[in-house]
Amino acid sequence: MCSVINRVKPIHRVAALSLRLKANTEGSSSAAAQSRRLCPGVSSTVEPLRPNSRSYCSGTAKPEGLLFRQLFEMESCTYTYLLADTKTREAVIIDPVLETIDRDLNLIKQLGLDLKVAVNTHCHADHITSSGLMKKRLVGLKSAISKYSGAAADIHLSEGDKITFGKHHLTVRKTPGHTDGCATFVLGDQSMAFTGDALLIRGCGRTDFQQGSSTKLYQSVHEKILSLPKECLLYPAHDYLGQTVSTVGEELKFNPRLTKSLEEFEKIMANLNLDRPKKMDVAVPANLLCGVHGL
Ligand SMILES: N[C@@H](CCC(=O)N[C@@H](CSS)C(=O)NCC(=O)O)C(=O)O
Ligand SMILES: [Fe+2]
Repeated sequence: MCSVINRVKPIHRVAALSLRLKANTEGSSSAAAQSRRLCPGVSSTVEPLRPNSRSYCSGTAKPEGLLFRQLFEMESCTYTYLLADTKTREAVIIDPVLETIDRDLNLIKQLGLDLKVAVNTHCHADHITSSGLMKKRLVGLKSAISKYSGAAADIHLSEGDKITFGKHHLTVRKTPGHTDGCATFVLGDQSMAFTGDALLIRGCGRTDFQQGSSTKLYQSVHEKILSLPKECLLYPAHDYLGQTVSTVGEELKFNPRLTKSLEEFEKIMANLNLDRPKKMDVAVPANLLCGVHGL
């Protein structure tokens, strides 16, 4: 978990990451196992990966007056993010998961936060959002999702919309490609971005269902995410290897998919051969209804 450092300039965590990758390969006997772990971006035939370690982001800075928590749901390897204004206590939650609703609501209560918006980066295929149920349990809470997602919510977001909490805000950037309704949320000072499944650490979201398009994804990621300042911290919706945060600079150098040409990227994406998410048939219809029948 990130410690409180009231500085705006983020510190790169390349050194910590390379140490973690080294540690991950130790004790792994086969070359295949090593390459699986070192090259998540091009993994395709891999068994579901469970993190056997977590990287640690205590060196990451954040704007003054911002409370930030990165929370993890182990079954779907989903990150939920809680952001709040330390003074007004107004808060936003990004991609909350049904299974961890009690943990999240308990934390919100313990921290004395006033949760205003539960926002999803897209209509998830692998887990059910808790945003609909959260609304039933927190009076006044609003749900939000991109207007291109086709999903029900109180607020349908468009390019450039701002989600405000106290003195902070997140700006909405459309990043279609994994799904048509994918959005990335960029903190006002561009020091952090929440990329959903558009950009994963050293990878990206798959493009083989839910209106997926590798051509669109390549364009979205380059134009809307990798064009942010190099030190901008990137927080994805999932990680299957225990990685917690990246930066634009790191992904521009090391992303094994998105550093390629568009043609090569399209080929990689067409050949991932990933299994369908196990919960997809339940999760998509539920998420189209904000996770519950009726808001
Ligand atoms: N095994 C998991 C699903 C894993 C998966 O498909 N992840 C998605 C993001 S959730 S829609 C993805 O885009 N992965 C890209 C990749 O390269 O892994 C399950 O059964 O739920
Ligand atoms: Fe997804």
